[in-house]
Amino acid sequence: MYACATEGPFPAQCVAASVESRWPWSVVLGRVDSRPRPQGTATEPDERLVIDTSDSTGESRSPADATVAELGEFAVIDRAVSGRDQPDTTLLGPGDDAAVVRATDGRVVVSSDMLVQGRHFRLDWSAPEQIGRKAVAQNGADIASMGAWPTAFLVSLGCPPDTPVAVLDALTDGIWSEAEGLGAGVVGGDTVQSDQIVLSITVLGDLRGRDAVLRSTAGAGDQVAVAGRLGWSAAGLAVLAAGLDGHAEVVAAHRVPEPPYGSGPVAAEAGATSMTDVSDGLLADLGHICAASGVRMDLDPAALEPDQVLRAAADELGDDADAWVLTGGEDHALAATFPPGVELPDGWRRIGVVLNDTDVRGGASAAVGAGVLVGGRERTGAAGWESFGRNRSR
Ligand SMILES: Nc1ncnc2c1ncn2[C@@H]1O[C@H](COP(=O)(O)OP(=O)(O)OP(=O)(O)O)[C@@H](O)[C@H]1O
Ligand SMILES: Cc1ncc(C[n+]2csc(CCOP(=O)(O)O)c2C)c(N)n1
Ligand SMILES: [Mg+2]
Repeated sequence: MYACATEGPFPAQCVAASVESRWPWSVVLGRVDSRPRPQGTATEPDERLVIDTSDSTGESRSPADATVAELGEFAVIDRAVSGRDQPDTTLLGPGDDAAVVRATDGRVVVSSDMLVQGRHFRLDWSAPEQIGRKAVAQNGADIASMGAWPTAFLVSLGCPPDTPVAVLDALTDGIWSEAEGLGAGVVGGDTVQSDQIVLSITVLGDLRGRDAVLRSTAGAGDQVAVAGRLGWSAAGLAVLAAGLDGHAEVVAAHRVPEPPYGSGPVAAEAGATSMTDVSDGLLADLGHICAASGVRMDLDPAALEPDQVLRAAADELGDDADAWVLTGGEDHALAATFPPGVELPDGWRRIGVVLNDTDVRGGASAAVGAGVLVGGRERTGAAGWESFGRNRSR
């Protein structure tokens, strides 16, 4: 299905063979009618969309072989939303000016995160389907880290006009399949032209009657624990950046993180006192908890030993597996604090303790990662990823 072009904006595995060449044929949009359907649940692909994709020889081509500009905004949107299932919480899905989503407990958890081509993904490193999954996963992890379940996603997409429709189809498939795996709907979004692919996702979540678990409520003496993988995404990124073959597990982890979504609500139920997801790096993200809660933590190096998979990649690259565990972002593991003496729920492992300090200076002005000690010591160097480069580790 995918051809390996080496140049142009859609290289390698991302370009459908049929869109590799220029267009010898014309795509003529006949009648495009994307009126909203009375709906909320499944819709069928729009049969009213008539596309004449025959070339001069009369040979017929699929719309998937066109570019976004050739198909047009509304046909592109129609391809992204038609024929998809919605969960019961979606009362009105895509098609109107806004969606309507059921919020049973009277509150909605809401968050958003974006992926920018070149900055967060490369089309020669990840297939569009993987990028779609990753965008949904990182948003779903933010909801899990509040102790909630994702219910609905809104997908705002910017892309260049020459983006192959096949790329958007695959991106859409990734988005919908990750959302579906969470029992959540894709209920709307926006599609605009931009110089590169930008994917901004907003997620809604349901606390199911529980209080949200905040960053600001860790207490002295609490246990520090994590659920999920640490350092795998950073290792995968390093493997891709070095152009190394092999190490498929970490490369896969970089392309599509697997946040332990269910561990968020489970932690909330077990009485977690604070929680966050690890997007920028363990030290950086625990540092946000320290700053918000006005506490310091001490992590146990023995509990943060890189596993064999990381060691193998680090050995071959001459890289630092400890740094991947401590400062590597994008695994979207969950990190939380639990009261002393509470038995950690399944999936959680203890990695340290909140110190019994008093008078700890926190707040937004604290340096990233400040307050997080490893083996009793402040670690030097970057604590994780920062969007505008300060303290950036890679
Ligand atoms: N431009 C903005 N306007 C309003 N609030 C913002 C803006 N950017 C970020 N925030 C808010 O600031 C807080 C921290 O944002 P940040 O993006 O660091 O967290 P995150 O999404 O959990 O991490 P990451 O983006 O690394 O996954 C969040 O509450 C977020 O909603
Ligand atoms: C091509 C490419 N280069 C570098 C990275 C690494 N990276 C980008 S953003 C981020 C953390 C979260 O950032 P944000 O706060 O912007 O969400 C990390 C670790 C990548 N994924 N792809
Ligand atoms: Mg964010």
